[in-house]
Amino acid sequence: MNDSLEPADVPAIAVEQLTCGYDAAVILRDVSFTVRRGEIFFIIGGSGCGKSTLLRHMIGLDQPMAGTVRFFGEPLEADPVRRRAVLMRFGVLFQSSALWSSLTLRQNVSLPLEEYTDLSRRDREEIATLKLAQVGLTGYEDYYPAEISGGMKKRAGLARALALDPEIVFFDEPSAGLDPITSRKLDELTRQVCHTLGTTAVIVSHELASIFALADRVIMLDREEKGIIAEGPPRELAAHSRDPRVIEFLRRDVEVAPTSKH
Ligand SMILES: Nc1ncnc2c1ncn2[C@@H]1O[C@H](COP(=O)(O)OP(=O)(O)OP(=O)(O)O)[C@@H](O)[C@H]1O
Repeated sequence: MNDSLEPADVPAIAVEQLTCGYDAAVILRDVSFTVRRGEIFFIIGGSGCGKSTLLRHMIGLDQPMAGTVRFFGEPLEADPVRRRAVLMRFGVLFQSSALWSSLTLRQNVSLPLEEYTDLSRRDREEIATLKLAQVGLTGYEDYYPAEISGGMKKRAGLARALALDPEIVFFDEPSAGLDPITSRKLDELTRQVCHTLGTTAVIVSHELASIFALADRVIMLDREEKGIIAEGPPRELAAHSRDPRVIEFLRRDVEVAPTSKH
């Protein structure tokens, strides 16, 4: 209802002085950053630095110890009706794809439509079929997750994340468990879908190939620092950062050519 009133420069996501963790253990302290509309934004960093923790707090699965997460200017912890309206604007793809094994792909993709819309069953199934086509799974609508490959499961998970035409999609380690070729295909599909639909994407990953292929900008987290140690386009960081932790991470096993070399 308010969509048309949102100024274009309100970021898709604003994380403001977020402190989060588990019980008394602080994992991230006083973290702030914004994600612009339409960008592909990566949260990167070594194992255990808090990438998944940050993602879980961003999507409201866990409550922060302090700070606020805003979507299009609207804080997530608003009243239930407003919260639902905000949640409808994003889709999530978890590491495991989280498909229901007892449901066909079409039924899996229909689920968010059943939960969040009043569409008839026929319309839901039609949309699900379209979403599956968008990720190259035409012909597999009536298959069960156990009958398809890991890469296809990820694509089905992507179709489900896109079911409600979300403005933001969140991915937690999308290429986990995939071979490099399948992983590259998933990257290409993600980029194509996000750019075509103008979707903002927030992706947790430590896969260098995906980071360099997809990310407009990244934030890099550090376990000891309990926060962000670098922010920017990954090639720029790889080429110009003076922080040994950033250099070590981003130049791990690839030679990164600077984007502009004279
Ligand atoms: N549910 C939990 N309860 C307590 N501690 C947790 C929980 N989940 C994660 N942690 C701790 O929080 C820290 C950050 O974990 P997190 O999974 O967010 O890191 P990550 O950067 O996503 O790591 P990885 O790349 O290995 O998946 C770790 O020390 C982890 O042990």
